[in-house]
Amino acid sequence: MSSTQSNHTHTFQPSEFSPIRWTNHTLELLDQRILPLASEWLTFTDAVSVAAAIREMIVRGAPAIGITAAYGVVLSALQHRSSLEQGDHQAILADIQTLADSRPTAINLFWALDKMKAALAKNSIETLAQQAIQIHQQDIMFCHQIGEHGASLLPVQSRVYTHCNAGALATGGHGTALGVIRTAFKQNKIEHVYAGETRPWLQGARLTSWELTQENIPTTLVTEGAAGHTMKTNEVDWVIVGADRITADGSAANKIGTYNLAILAKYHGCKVMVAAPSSTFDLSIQSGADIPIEQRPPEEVTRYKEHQIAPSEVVATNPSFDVTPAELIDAIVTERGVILAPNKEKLKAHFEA
Ligand SMILES: CSC[C@@H](O)[C@@H](O)C(=O)COP(=O)(O)O
Repeated sequence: MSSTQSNHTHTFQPSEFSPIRWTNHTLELLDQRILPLASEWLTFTDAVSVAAAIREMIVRGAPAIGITAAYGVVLSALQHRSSLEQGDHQAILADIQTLADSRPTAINLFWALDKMKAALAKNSIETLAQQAIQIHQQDIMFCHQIGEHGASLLPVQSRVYTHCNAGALATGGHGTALGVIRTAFKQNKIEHVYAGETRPWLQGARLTSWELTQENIPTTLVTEGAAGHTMKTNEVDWVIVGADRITADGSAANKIGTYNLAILAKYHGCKVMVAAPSSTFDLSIQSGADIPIEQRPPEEVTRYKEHQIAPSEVVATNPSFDVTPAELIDAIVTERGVILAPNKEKLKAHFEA
């Protein structure tokens, strides 16, 4: 594991790139709305602003949202220190609710908040900060393990297609799907990466292609509609994506468009890998149909930033995620290892082992 921790809980700066920094009891987030054209760190000192940052996509990606919310709880505790020390959690619990209401689909958010709620019992800022740092640090370590397990499935000269951004920017660092690609690239197994642009936020165009080109990984940016053509003409071996929530039956919610890719992959004989840490699994939900799908504002579709691009009177829908059923997934990769041809029994066994 490659992250380091200072000997107190005021500051945690991982030794590798992370979009999240905890500095002198202050949260810093790299503003992902303006990357790659500008690189600006924003500072947060209260939980309500952190919830707004999650909602407004300053930080995004399932594990990164969870880590950020955990630090948000520490900020709340710092703001309500005297109540905390007297065992009064009311104000902090209200902030936890505000953080939980920021986005509905990524289970990592609720997983992290549950951990922070449990840590509240000690009535100590240091315990809460320690817990948030541990969530951050563990995510980086898990991404590296996912990278190793996922890379073991790839043949040499792999041509892979990825969607949205499941990179360092979406996690504590290193990434899940991009963690697999990064690790496989170091092992000389990656010939080429196709990055889908990912409407409407363009995480693929703005973030994934930025991460990959920075490391000189051969990358081609692909429009959403060119995915089938790309698979047909470029011999894509694997579609590799992250996830926001995986249910007990192996269904995976991920960025809208992932389901389309999985169907295209089946037709074209490409394999599909979903890479995610255990914090992305919601084994309390039996079927993908029960995953809450975030509906984002229609203006994100009818406009591009401040520019109107569709008639203002047109009705637009903006589901942010879709669900890929297990039968379209060849492998789910976690920090624990690989689940080939996932189903309910295999998932159960994977987590009970
Ligand atoms: C490792 S991140 C996996 C997913 O969170 C990612 O693919 C994704 O769908 C992110 O969606 P976003 O809306 O940008 O938060």
